[in-house]
Amino acid sequence: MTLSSAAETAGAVPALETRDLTVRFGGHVAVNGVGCRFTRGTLTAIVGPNGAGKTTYFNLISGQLRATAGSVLLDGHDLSSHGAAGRTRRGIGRAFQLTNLFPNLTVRENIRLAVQARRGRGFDIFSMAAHGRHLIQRADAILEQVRLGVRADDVVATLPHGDQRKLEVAILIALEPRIFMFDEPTAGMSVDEVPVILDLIHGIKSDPANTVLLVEHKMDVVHSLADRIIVLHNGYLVADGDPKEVVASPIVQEAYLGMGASTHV
Ligand SMILES: Nc1ncnc2c1ncn2[C@@H]1O[C@H](COP(=O)(O)OP(=O)(O)OP(=O)(O)O)[C@@H](O)[C@H]1O
Repeated sequence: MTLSSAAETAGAVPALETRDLTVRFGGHVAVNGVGCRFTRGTLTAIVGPNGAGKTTYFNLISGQLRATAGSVLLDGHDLSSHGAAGRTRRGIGRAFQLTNLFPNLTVRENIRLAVQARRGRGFDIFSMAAHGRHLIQRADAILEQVRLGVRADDVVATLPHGDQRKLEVAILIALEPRIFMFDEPTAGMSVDEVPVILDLIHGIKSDPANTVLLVEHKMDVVHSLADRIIVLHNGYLVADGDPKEVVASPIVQEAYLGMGASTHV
């Protein structure tokens, strides 16, 4: 039994669900009727050959793209009427590849802004000083968590690529989402930087309140983190279940081998 079907059997409302999710670009259906339930406390890896629809599926969930048909539900609530900003406020957090960083500010300033964006609303003038201290402490704790303390005062534009990727994770943590979405989080990182990111994602998924979705080509990364794999191919969800079983399944071998990408598996 897959993790998702176990949750269904128990009748639990999944943290996140897509129902018949579909998007067309002209005559091309990039994501085609994808139904999937994501359970709290689990990490699901989304894999598939190039052009399978993985990033498009992410864009539909996070609201960067509007679906042609189908829906996305967060804790059972339909998000169709909410765009990307509204979904972020409701707890869908996505690590963007360098696009949500302020390059001319320091690492610490970037994290403080994210903490402020999440926690800074609604405080009154009398509690401002204490609240401000609290925000700074929270930002400093995240700095240490992502091991960027030594870079705190560096301007983001001057950071090596790997540290910028860590900062993206820091900003995601600061936004305190319930759904964490990572799209190839170790892309472009050197071999010695990868374990830090994997540790961070592992820490995030260890919190039973969190639900993690990971798009990843590197199967060693997938195997080290995933509780479950779903496979997209030509926009369809073609396999779903335990990582070892899914990778060994004929349909997955065919999907990859058919695209000449056997080395991924
Ligand atoms: N905005 C768009 N307009 C037209 N076609 C698009 C658009 N976005 C994606 N596509 C097409 O949809 C299909 C799925 O693309 P997508 O980027 O989601 O694949 P992917 O699985 O993430 O691939 P990769 O692993 O290479 O990143 C591709 O054929 C792509 O060309």
